Formats: sequence, structure tokens, C-alpha cells
Amino acid sequence: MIQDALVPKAGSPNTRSVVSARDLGLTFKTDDGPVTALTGVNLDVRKGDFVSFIGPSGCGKTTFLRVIADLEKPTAGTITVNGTTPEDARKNRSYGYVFQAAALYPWRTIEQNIALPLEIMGYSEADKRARIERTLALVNLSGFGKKFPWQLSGGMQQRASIARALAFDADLLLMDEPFGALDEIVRDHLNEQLLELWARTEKTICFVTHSIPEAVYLSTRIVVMSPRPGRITDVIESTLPRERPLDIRETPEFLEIASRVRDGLRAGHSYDE
Ligand SMILES: Nc1ncnc2c1ncn2[C@@H]1O[C@H](COP(=O)(O)OP(=O)(O)OP(=O)(O)O)[C@@H](O)[C@H]1O
Repeated sequence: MIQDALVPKAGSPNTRSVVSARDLGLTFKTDDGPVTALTGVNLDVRKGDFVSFIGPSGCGKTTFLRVIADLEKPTAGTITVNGTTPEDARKNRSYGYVFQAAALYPWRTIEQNIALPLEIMGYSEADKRARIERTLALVNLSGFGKKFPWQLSGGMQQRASIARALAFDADLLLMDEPFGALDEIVRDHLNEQLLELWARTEKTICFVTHSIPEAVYLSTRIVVMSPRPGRITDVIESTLPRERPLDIRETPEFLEIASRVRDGLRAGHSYDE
């Protein structure tokens, strides 16, 4: 069941939302014919929201993030990012993007990796230094700036790539399964740290995951998606408090939300493929 209040109606995007999509669609042309990655997507992401996107492989989660980031152009509907087109939002550096793999340059130290977007944007040496120190502290990596990526664990590398995405102070963070390749204990720890960072910085976060517990633990809202064609099938507003110790995952309230997400995923899942 989709809660009416949470699902915007077709029409003009809400330019006060950080992300506002109306009837958004994207159909890729491929040699095997058109592939509809997204259809009829209506969604508002409000300032300070932590929104997770969950759904089976191919339901368009990454494509939606890439549309927000202006890495793909929609073929139907409209979308605004910070009240502007995704292209303007990209040019204004309105978002930081964290990829599935840490995507750090191995020949650059951690601080040189974080400095990269700042160099492109022409920050002064002093400003660059201050921002590197601040973002390293934010992800608990102070003192590791001179290391190379291969000298750090997978979890630390992913934290470094979050630092890089935070370095230029974008209010919006787009995260595509950032912890998918990490073991569960490291992932728990990073989830906790990400929530702390979100609370401290008041960023708006769009987060793609395959994990129900991760989505429920992190989010203020959970967007459940379904494939062929990729679409939103449920939007769940979390009733959990913002302060979330890890053992909140054993509470009846948490399990109830998780069960609703699971039902949503089951309803949109085809088992014969
Ligand atoms: N550049 C492209 N050209 C053609 N088809 C594409 C392209 N990018 C994505 N697709 C197709 O669009 C659909 C949605 O893909 P997308 O990667 O957004 O799904 P996803 O939900 O992020 O999947 P996963 O969980 O596996 O990462 C899939 O059918 C995919 O094959």
C-alpha cells in the first residue's frame, strides 16, 4: 500500500524539495530493443531526509541516482535537484556521489584523492588543506591522509570515498550501495558512523541498498522499487527515532517496518526469472 500523502501527484515538480520527480521515465535504446529502466516515478526528497532505495536487481535504483546526478537524461517526465535542472545542480556541485566500489585512485594518497574535486574546483591551498582535515575527521580517518588506498581496509577506503564526496560541502549525498562489498560487522560499524555523520551535518542522503536491515536502520523513508519496468511500489515513512543504537534492530517497531519492506519486495518480485 502506498501512503497517499507521501506520493506526490503528477504535475510540476516541487522546487522546494531537494529532489522532486514527476512522472519520470527513462527508456534505454539497446540492440535488443528498448529497456524501460524507470517509469512513472513520482517522488519528493525533502531537506534532511535519509531516503533509501531498495528493490531487486534491475529495478532502476542506480539509474534513478544517475538521473539525479545528471549522468543519465530522463526520456519522460521532469526532475529538479535543489530547485534546478540536474545539469545546473551538477555544475553547481550540489551533490557528492559515493560509488559501489570506493573508486579511489591507487596512485594518489588518501588526501590527494580527497583533494581531487577541490583541485578541479580551484580551491586555494589553505582552503584545500582545511577541508581535507575536516572531512578526514568527519569519517574518523584523521592521521591516515598520507596513506595510499591499498594500505587501508575496505571499510576505511569506503570512508575515504565518503570524505571525498563531502569535501566540497554539497548538501546532498548520493550513495550507491557504498557498503555492499563489506562484511557485516564492518558494515554495521559504518552504518552507525554514517547515521552520526548525517545527524551532525544535516545532509540530505539518497542511499541505494539491497539490505532490508540496512535500509530500515538508516532511513527516514524507504522507497521500495520493482523491476520490468522499474517503478516505485511503496514509500514507507520510518517511525523510528533519529537516535538509533544498533540494538534498535531487535525492537518490535524495527521488525514491523522491516516486514513491510519485505512484503513490498515480495509483491514486486518475479521468481521465475
Ligand atoms: N546504459 C544502459 N544501457 C542499457 N540498459 C541499461 C543501461 N543502464 C541500465 N540499464 C538497464 O536498466 C535497468 C535498470 O538498471 P539499474 O542498474 O538502474 O538497476 P539497479 O536496480 O540499480 O540494479 P542493481 O541492484 O543490480 O544495481 C536494467 O534492466 C539495466 O540492464
